[in-house]
Amino acid sequence: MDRKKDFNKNKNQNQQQIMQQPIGAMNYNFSFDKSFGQHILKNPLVVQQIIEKSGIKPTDVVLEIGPGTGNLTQSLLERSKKVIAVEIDARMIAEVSKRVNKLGYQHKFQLIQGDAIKTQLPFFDLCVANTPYQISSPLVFKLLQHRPIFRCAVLMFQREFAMRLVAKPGSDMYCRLSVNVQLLARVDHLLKVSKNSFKPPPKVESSVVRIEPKFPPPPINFTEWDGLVRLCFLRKNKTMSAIFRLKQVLKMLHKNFVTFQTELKVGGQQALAQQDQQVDLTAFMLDENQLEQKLSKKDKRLEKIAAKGALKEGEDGDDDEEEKMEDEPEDEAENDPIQSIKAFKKLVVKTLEDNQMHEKRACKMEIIDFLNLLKIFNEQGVHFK
Ligand SMILES: C[S@@+](CC[C@H](N)C(=O)[O-])C[C@H]1O[C@@H](n2cnc3c(N)ncnc32)[C@H](O)[C@@H]1O
Repeated sequence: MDRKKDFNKNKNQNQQQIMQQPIGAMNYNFSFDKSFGQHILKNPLVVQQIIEKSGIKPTDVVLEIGPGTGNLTQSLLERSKKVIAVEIDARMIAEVSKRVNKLGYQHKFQLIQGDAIKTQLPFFDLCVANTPYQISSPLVFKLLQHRPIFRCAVLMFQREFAMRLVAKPGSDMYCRLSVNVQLLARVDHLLKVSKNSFKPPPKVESSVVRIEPKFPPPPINFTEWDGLVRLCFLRKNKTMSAIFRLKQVLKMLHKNFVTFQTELKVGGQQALAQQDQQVDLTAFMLDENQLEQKLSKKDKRLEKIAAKGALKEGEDGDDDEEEKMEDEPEDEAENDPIQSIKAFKKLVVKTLEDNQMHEKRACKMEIIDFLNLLKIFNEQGVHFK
């Protein structure tokens, strides 16, 4: 009994000592590695605010990505049932383990050494982290892909990334990332954090956001969704009419259309229905560099169309040049969108016009507009992957 009392007394003293220490004053006999985004949170007020905004319950299992030296970990351990932390750097692993042991919290702390993106994540209720910024995008989609769905994530990101996450239609920051994340989650900006709250200070400002996954997740085929959204954002200020009249776009969609019709004929409907059930956000997870490496030739052609300014700013895209198709159809195929790309173009344009989507622009489209666009095209057999 006395031993237990002594243990608790020591534990409380240790906790108080660590709490009273200004975080930035702690000295470590190693230098922080910028390639791992090691900017530790030295401002205890920011730690406190993150904890408050996280709404941690004593029954919660909390996932922390990149505990570093444990500044956030300590507060997470004080309020939750368990903390599972994923850390890539062995030096940080040693540091945070030492700290947790000193505090006497080792019984509710699990440390996974490795790259959070490559690690299979266990069950968690909440994810709270001052994230390494170089993995922001893949991390968000990895979390959103995780099953069972977690309650909420409170994460620190580079300010610009955070603003893109929460951007609404009409804002300059509204982009493919905003649409893909907001399809799957409610995202709110919580807190601006200055560079000086970190050691060493990063070059950019930071923000904390809350991500609450939608439950149940929308029942759509994410590969199809991603294909459509990529096209719409080739030039986000252009009309759908302009984008879907592009020769290269039409050629690609026509090829998909023909493949789809063939698959239907050979009983592929079942396979396509099954595909709809899958949750595969791999394409969303790629950041811009990885994307460049993974883009198929076809995708690269699309990127080139955008880069070359096939749709230059100010152009409405109804220009005859773009509408002209190289392959003039045979007479008998004129009305058959399988045989004739010209007939296929008519189908695409009619689908847009009949549903009043032709004048919409990605920069101002709500999630519901993208969902509607996908639905009306899919109903006509027009597919994006
Ligand atoms: C911004 S620091 C945050 C440290 C600590 N949480 C804090 O707030 O003081 C990011 C941490 O993530 C770790 N890290 C970087 N890349 C990682 C990855 N791919 N997987 C897991 N941890 C990573 C770094 O080593 C570092 O400890």
